[in-house]
Amino acid sequence: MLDTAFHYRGDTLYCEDVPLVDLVKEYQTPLYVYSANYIRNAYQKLKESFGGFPTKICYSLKSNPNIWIGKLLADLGAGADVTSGGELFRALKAGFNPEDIVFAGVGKSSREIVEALRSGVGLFSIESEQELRKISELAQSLNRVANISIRVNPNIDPHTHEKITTGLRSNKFGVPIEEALRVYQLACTLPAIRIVGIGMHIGSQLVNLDPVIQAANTILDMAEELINTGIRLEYIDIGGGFGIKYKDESPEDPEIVAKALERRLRDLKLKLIIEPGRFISGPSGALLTSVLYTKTSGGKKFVIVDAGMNALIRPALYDAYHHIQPLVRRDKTEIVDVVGPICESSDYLAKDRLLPQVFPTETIAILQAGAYGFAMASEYNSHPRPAEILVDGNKVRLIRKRQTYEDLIRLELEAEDL
Ligand SMILES: Cc1ncc(COP(=O)(O)O)c(C=O)c1O
Ligand SMILES: N[C@@H](CCCC[NH3+])C(=O)O
Repeated sequence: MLDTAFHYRGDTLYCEDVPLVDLVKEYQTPLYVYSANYIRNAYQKLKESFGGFPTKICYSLKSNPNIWIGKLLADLGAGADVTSGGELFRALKAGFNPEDIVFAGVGKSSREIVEALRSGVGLFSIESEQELRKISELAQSLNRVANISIRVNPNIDPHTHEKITTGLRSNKFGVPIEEALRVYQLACTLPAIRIVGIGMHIGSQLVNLDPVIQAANTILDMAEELINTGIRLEYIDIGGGFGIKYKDESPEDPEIVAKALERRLRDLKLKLIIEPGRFISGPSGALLTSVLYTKTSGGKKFVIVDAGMNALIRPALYDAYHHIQPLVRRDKTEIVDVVGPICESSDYLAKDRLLPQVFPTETIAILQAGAYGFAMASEYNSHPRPAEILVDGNKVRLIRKRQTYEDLIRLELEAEDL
């Protein structure tokens, strides 16, 4: 069974206490729907799992950057992991404490670095020597001090999809482990830089957490070496990556990471930072999309719906599986491809899938779509982006309006006015 915020009551699919058919009547489709209580519970679960020693949970905004989801987590005391000036802007609007914001990312621009310094972010996660030098220069010119940790690339295979693996030497991320000591020594000599930690993030959707534990231990070895050379460290940031169940995976419980690292963290007097995204937001959300037409071709049956790779790109990009359920349960099934309206053959949501039979005007829910769903949506083929709804018990809140055609061309018209 999927761990999801969406369940049938009788024959009707609900999010918490709200029947999804009611939301479709009021807000139309395509529509993203999220459960506030799923998000709260997932956050609390991590808090309990990592409760044995000081841990900052920095929610990874890239998985779902809606400011109201951010606010929900900021109100619970979470920090944030951001990867751009835009995400930093969102995190501050959502109410995250700047000191609890980690600014990560392999390509921070000077403008973004200045914005982060001015807003007082707690930690810059450094990914290259040149970036370190740039941050030092900019911090000095602003008369600020940048707290930094170096993201070390441990060259450990996290055994996930190759497109979301980040901890191998061949990936663009982090400073290679062989060079990390030298870059730390350099950091000690640079003005306006305060070393406070060491970090890693080896990949996303990790269902087996052994590689995380192995990589964290490698980074802890390095931390020990740094401490022995007189460099003071406060934090180890092990990144995000905790996997969720989409189909038939059995993701390991993040608690095993906490248990595995507890003793060494205590011995080294280090605080932990984790940056979970998908684990918190993924199962909280579904994409609701309505059937426009059905047709057969080449022996296949196609169900054509009003959302495609523009609204949810994961199947097109990673061949990702998302479970699909109709809003009203039906017994009769058939094998179909669920495809969107976009002019690309890779525009699909499910392929050769045994699904309950559906007909035009009926709506289906694409589950586990709360992470990297809306976040990666586009206006391709000039389809306005979907609206977003947050359900909390029986309360419903529109947290992002549906884009309009006017929204699609607004910046083009304004450009002409200049
Ligand atoms: C540096 C960093 N931290 C955290 C995350 C969040 O990852 P996930 O959503 O898999 O927890 C990512 C994305 O993979 C990342 O690049
Ligand atoms: N966007 C990816 C994950 C990449 C995580 C960001 N580093 C996904 O949908 O699974």
